[in-house]
Amino acid sequence: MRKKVIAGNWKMNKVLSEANRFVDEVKEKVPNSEQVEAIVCAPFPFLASLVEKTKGSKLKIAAQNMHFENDGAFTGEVSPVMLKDLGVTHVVLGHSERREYFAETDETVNQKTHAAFQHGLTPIVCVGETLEQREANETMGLIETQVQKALQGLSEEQVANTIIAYEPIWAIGTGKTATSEQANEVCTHIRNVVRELTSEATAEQVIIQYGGSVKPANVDELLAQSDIDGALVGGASLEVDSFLQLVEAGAK
Ligand SMILES: O=C[C@H](O)COP(=O)(O)O
Repeated sequence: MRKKVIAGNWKMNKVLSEANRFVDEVKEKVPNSEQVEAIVCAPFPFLASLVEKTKGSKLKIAAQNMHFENDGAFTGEVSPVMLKDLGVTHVVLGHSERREYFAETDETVNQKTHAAFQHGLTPIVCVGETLEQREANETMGLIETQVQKALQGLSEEQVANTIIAYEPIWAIGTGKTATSEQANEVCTHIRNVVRELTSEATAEQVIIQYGGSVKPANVDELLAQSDIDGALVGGASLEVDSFLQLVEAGAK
């Protein structure tokens, strides 16, 4: 059985003292279960401190983005080498906010996914459609293209170790969750795309998260779906109690 992966994406929120307090509290309470993995995706300035605080605990620390080059003249950017050196374990790539506001493309997401594996970081690759695309019946084709392009050129083992997050853009931060059936339908499609690209065994192994207004009230139903292996959570990951409730739901 696949484990559940609950990742809290803080986006551009909190200051260092709040981040430290959150992690001090949460790290003691993450269930000691092989069934669930808990990750906090924090802004760059907090990463060193949070990694230090979580050493020896079950809570993992992720970055929310990175450049694909190891180093060089890229003012304002952060490299995979830097993240790995800090002890970060995961990195979110291609979040729809990065695609919309920072010109992230399927090609750069693919370059970053390769760079993550080269440096031993686990990528959490985000895909998802807009409301207009859903209403025009383009969801399945678009998701297929995004997944294929993100995974292009990866080895089968790397694909198996990629976390794919399905986040319908119309459900992010809007309070409009996709129904669990809608979410699962797309997650099943993603697993089928992975199966076509690789093999049955890899498709069965790959972790597929749902993201978009996940909260304690709807997480159980979402996680009960056949192809939803966790959640990428924005708003409800900012408070200790709700984040822990989500992680506990993953351990059930
Ligand atoms: O990365 C997380 C997603 O964008 C979901 O955000 P949300 O839970 O606030 O809707």
